[in-house]
Amino acid sequence: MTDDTTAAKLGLTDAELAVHPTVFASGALKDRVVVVSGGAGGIGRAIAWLCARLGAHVAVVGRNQTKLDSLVAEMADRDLKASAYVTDIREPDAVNALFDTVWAAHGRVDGLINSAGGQFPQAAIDFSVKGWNAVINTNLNGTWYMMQAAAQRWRDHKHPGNIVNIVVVTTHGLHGIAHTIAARSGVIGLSRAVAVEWAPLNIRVNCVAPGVIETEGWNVYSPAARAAYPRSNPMMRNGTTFDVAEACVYFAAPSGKFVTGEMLTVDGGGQLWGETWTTGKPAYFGGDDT
Ligand SMILES: CCC/C=C/C(=O)SCCNC(=O)CCNC(=O)[C@H](O)C(C)(C)COP(=O)([O-])OP(=O)([O-])OC[C@H]1O[C@@H](n2cnc3c(N)ncnc32)[C@H](O)[C@@H]1OP(=O)([O-])[O-]
Ligand SMILES: NC(=O)C1=CN([C@@H]2O[C@H](COP(=O)(O)OP(=O)(O)OC[C@H]3O[C@@H](n4cnc5c(N)ncnc54)[C@H](OP(=O)(O)O)[C@@H]3O)[C@@H](O)[C@H]2O)C=CC1
Repeated sequence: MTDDTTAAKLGLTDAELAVHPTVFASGALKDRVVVVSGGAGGIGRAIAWLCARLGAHVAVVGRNQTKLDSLVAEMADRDLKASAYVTDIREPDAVNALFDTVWAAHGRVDGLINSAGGQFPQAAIDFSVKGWNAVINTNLNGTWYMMQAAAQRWRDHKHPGNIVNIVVVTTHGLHGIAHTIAARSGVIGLSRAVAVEWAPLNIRVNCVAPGVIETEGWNVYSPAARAAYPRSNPMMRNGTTFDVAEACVYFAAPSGKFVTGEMLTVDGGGQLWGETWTTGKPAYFGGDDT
């Protein structure tokens, strides 16, 4: 649990995201409309910047109007196209209204990148029912409502589409957030299942699993836990939000046109070596619980 309530400034800034070098050609997403949930957060913000820089109109989604508006204004200052939509992804009616509104505004939606999500660190044995439900509702149910609402409109409009779900690494070395491992395992299974069911609709569905990526979302973790995160992978460092954004765009752009039901792990090799203890490493495993 966080032992310091002072929020640290973490991750790349808008000024950095606006000019960060990219391997993608400008125009790679020209005239596409991409919905990015959690678009004013750390990873979602990098995704939004990159998609807009590549020519897309980005519909950024979150619960905080001020945060969304400020991002859209930053992008407009650089002649990039974005609009803000306040929606709680846990509310299916609101999610359906969101997609109707974006379709009405633009006449199309081409991609959905689900970056809204999160959890809090706690020993699983102590989870409350409310805490468990908050994490499952956000990360599994909310992601599903977004996926289904997007897909139903692609089916009805006979329009191709693609979905990228940001998950977490569920296979190795991520401790203290078992509720999210459960929720994201659900998203991964769901994505593989509908990748097949929705192939006849020309809809692709893929996942990106980031490792340790410095963002303000990390403020739920203690400074001591965060300080140890570079030991989660053999590169011995944290990744950046741009690393994740480029992985998402690989799937969302024509580069991913023959890829569906896949998972791209962006963790510096953390599945092979390293461990992340969000609640401190227990003495049992050679740590000091910090
Ligand atoms: C590097 C590591 C890998 C991954 C990194 C990332 O993903 S980082 C980036 C990702 N970003 C983030 O992770 C962003 C930060 N995370 C969040 O905003 C939330 O964890 C959320 C995603 C569940 C939001 O759900 P929400 O809007 O519903 O939030 P709410 O605040 O209203 O809480 C609901 C209930 O949950 C319970 N509960 C909550 N906190 C704690 C706790 N510390 N202790 C114990 N329990 C806790 C509690 O029961 C609470 O109800 P109560 O008892 O207060 O009435
Ligand atoms: N950073 C990391 O190291 C890693 C992150 N991830 C995952 O990547 C995703 C993005 O993480 P990151 O950018 O770091 O986290 P942030 O907390 O910075 O961003 C998450 C965003 O999701 C939005 N959000 C949360 N709940 C809802 C909701 N119910 N409805 C709509 N929007 C919501 C938040 O906006 P608002 O509160 O304004 O609604 C916030 O902007 C998350 O799923 C995270 O768990 C996975 C592995 C590692």
